[in-house]
Amino acid sequence: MDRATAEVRRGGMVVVMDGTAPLLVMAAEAVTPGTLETMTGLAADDLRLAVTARRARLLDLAAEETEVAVIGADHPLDAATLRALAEPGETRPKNGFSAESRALDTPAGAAVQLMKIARLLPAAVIAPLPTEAAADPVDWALARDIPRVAAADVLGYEETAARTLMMVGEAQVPLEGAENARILAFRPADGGTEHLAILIGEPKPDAPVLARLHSECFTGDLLGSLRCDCGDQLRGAIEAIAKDGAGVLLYLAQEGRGIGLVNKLRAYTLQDQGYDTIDANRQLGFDDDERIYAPAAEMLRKLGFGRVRLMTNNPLKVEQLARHGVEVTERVPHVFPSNPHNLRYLQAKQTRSGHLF
Ligand SMILES: Nc1nc2c(ncn2[C@@H]2O[C@H](COP(=O)(O)OP(=O)(O)OP(=O)(O)O)[C@@H](O)[C@H]2O)c(=O)[nH]1
Ligand SMILES: [Zn+2]
Repeated sequence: MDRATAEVRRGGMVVVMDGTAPLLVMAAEAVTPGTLETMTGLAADDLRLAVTARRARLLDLAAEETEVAVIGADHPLDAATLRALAEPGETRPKNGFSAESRALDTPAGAAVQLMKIARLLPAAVIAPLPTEAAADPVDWALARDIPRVAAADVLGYEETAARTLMMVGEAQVPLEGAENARILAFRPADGGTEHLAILIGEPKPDAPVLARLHSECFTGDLLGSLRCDCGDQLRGAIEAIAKDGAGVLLYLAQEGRGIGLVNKLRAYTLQDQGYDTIDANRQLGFDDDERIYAPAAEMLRKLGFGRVRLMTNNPLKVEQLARHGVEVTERVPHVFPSNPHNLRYLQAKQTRSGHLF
């Protein structure tokens, strides 16, 4: 998985296997005329573009019940066209395009999911392997130094990474407002992205623990961006936990509600054009919220905290923690004053995502 995500991020090809119809896959946002030519030379058929149902609907190319749409054209798809289909802007292509539906658990579905895991736009250029590769696709790909990945491994990646989280390092780090603090780092077995737990005081596992799940926000947490409320929520949570005596803050590597920093910047540009935070995600082809809470639940379990008093305004966090086996005995509101730059964002959270303010 690690090699496959690195390869698509740098514009290279990978083979997504599923035992029947393996696919050659490239990231739509990284294609160049040169890489398209290479892929066309290898592929058994025309190149097509796999996108999420959300993106396909904006392009007027989604059938009912689509999970993943595979877009083809009656002319070769060049780099500029592929990028235009993947990126917001010029929606609704002219004539000559059509789409077929695929289920999520197909190589095309896995190709789109691979892009999300690589924190790229969720659009993948795909093509069938040549007939000569059918007998032994692994050997064929090996001979060309193309990384291979199983569709099932891509689709199960996030859950697997969460299940295999291990504490790999820890240290005492006195924080402003919470001098008795320890940072514990958790790493998945495949060496992927690490999440952190910040233990404040000495929380007792036998009583419900005051807990905050904080999704990483480079702009808000580090730069003090006024577009969101993350900086206030982060520092506010540390102070509130210290004041209460003890608790835990999980700092989760889920920047931009799981779409990554680069896609969040793209979403901000769309918001400057008038979309709200939810519609901006959808324009990019993402769901409203791409986070999963399996890593958070696993970390809490490993720390021995089966019951929490959760500091959040987001009912989804409460529901998802419970679904992953952590009992939320109480929701503790975590609201901070708005400013002129984040007012619309906070209103959208309330009216569209059901945040409780
Ligand atoms: N995609 C996207 N992400 C954003 C935007 N603004 C902030 N974020 C991200 O949203 C996340 C906010 O996370 P949290 O504060 O943990 O969660 P929440 O859903 O707001 O719920 P609370 O627990 O009530 O704060 C961070 O990862 C931010 O980077 C935006 O406009 N678009
Ligand atoms: Zn933020």
